[in-house]
Amino acid sequence: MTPWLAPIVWEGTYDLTVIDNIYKQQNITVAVTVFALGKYVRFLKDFLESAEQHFMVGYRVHYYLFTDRPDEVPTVTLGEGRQLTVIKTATSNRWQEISLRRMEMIEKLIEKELTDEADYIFCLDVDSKFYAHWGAESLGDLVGALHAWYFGTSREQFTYERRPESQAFIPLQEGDYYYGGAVIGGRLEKVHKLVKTCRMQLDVDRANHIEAAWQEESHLNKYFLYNKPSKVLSPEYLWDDKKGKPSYMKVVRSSQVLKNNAEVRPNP
Ligand SMILES: CC(=O)N[C@H]1[C@@H](OP(=O)(O)OP(=O)(O)OC[C@H]2O[C@@H](n3ccc(=O)[nH]c3=O)[C@H](O)[C@@H]2O)O[C@H](CO)[C@H](O)[C@@H]1O
Ligand SMILES: [Mn+2]
Repeated sequence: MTPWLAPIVWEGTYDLTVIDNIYKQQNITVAVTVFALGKYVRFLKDFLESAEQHFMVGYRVHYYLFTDRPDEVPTVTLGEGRQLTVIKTATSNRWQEISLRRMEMIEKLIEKELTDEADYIFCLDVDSKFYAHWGAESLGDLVGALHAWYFGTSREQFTYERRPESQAFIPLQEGDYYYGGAVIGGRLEKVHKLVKTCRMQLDVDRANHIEAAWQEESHLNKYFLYNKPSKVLSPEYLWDDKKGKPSYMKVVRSSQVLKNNAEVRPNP
């Protein structure tokens, strides 16, 4: 549990049969946003194939894939009740810009297309792969995931934005956890409020010619400080293979794939 009594989801802390009984009755649809701009299209095949094996299996899932290279989207056979919509999107010559622009794109997608289409949404990084069950135990009103690298480190070490000039500023003595930007989830309206707020804060920073240390991830951490997630996913959901496998990790559900940043990103 967090100090505000939100569950932290680890293997062994939940009964999947009970949880599935709750959500199956509600006949829910889960939207997934994933961005593959420029060379990041190469991550799509593994992302989609592994998601089909492990992510929300047995539920209706609708992937919304933003890309500037629709011709390079691999054909992946989707399970029953699962579909994929490709949204052609302009790219940018800065990876930081690509990453942070996701907030406004998700904001617009929710407003324009999702209102009557989905109940829950997960916004995920494409350079990740699923290795084990990720199911309805991850659902909640507002869901964040603990970043593999900052799990268990002290708050002063968190890479929050530390300049007061930025809207993402968090002082040294504040902060609960360091959340990863690669996993944002929850009920549609809660995530809409999150992405809209972060987008507005990003706009203010832009007008002030300041970019937070970790772009939208910094703004996400600021948002979660004042709008606590109702459920927190353990690093099982946001692992990094570079970290090996410590004993507290009984299962790796999703992990960041190794990538050569210099080779895949449009800029250093
Ligand atoms: C594990 C984790 O929490 N990762 C976060 C971290 O670095 P990462 O190193 O994970 O960032 P990244 O390079 O994966 O970029 C984030 C995402 O933007 C998309 N993309 C990026 C570049 C590009 O050329 N094409 C493209 O499609 C793609 O969906 C990618 O997954 O910090 C970023 C912001 O600085 C984001 O918050 C990431 O979610
Ligand atoms: Mn990533």
